[in-house]
Amino acid sequence: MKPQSTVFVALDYANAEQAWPLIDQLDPSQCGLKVGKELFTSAGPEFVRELVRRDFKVFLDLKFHDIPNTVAKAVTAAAELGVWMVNVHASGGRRMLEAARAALNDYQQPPLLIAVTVLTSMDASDLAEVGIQRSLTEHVQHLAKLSQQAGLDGVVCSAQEAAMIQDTCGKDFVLVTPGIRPQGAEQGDQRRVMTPEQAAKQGIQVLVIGRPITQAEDPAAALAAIQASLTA
Ligand SMILES: O=c1ccn([C@@H]2O[C@H](COP(=O)(O)O)[C@@H](O)[C@H]2O)c(=O)[nH]1
Repeated sequence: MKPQSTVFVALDYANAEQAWPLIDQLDPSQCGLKVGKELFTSAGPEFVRELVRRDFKVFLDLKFHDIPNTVAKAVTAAAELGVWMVNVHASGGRRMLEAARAALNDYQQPPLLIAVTVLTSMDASDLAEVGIQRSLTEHVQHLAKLSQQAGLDGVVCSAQEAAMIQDTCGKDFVLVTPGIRPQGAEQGDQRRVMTPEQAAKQGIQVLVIGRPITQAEDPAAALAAIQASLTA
């Protein structure tokens, strides 16, 4: 049985040469690929185009956060690359979110437009330190609602907040959850984590998993084991 959740492998490698050996072992019908700031800065748009040419669903995780005009132009550039999903920071505000949405209006098949709520590396004390007074859960909920009102397709959040956002925004609102850690895996800098099995049971559409796969001795086998655990 194919799980409802799709695993996106976070290709957090220093350069394309380091990323290809894993990519060459992956089947685009079984997983997506996430290209973030490190690899995009090093390998550039041509690397992303090549992944798209190879039929991978690509999540361009550049988390745009800037003035509305600049973000609108950046998501347009992402759409031109043919990526499946692109993201912005919800804390850029309503006008920025609406500008990003409007920029994709003319595309027949626009990428999914997703907003980051609160980074999964942050906990309540981190949020308080940057001056947010409400609780972390309330802040995630507030930013998810704002993103939905602005017409976005979904949000990045922790799997710990999935049920709350599904109640608030409905089950069609796409949830993208990093901070996924198989039982016993190192948490690293992540603070709000959940296992892949628990996350998949909640009907989360996209599970983003990086180091538990990319730093495994056999990354393709680590991915296969995670995939198998989702249908078990
Ligand atoms: O809130 C967020 C938003 C994005 N990320 C990204 O996801 C991966 C997670 O990698 P792991 O190695 O599995 O921790 C990484 O590329 C982050 O930039 C996130 O973790 N949290």
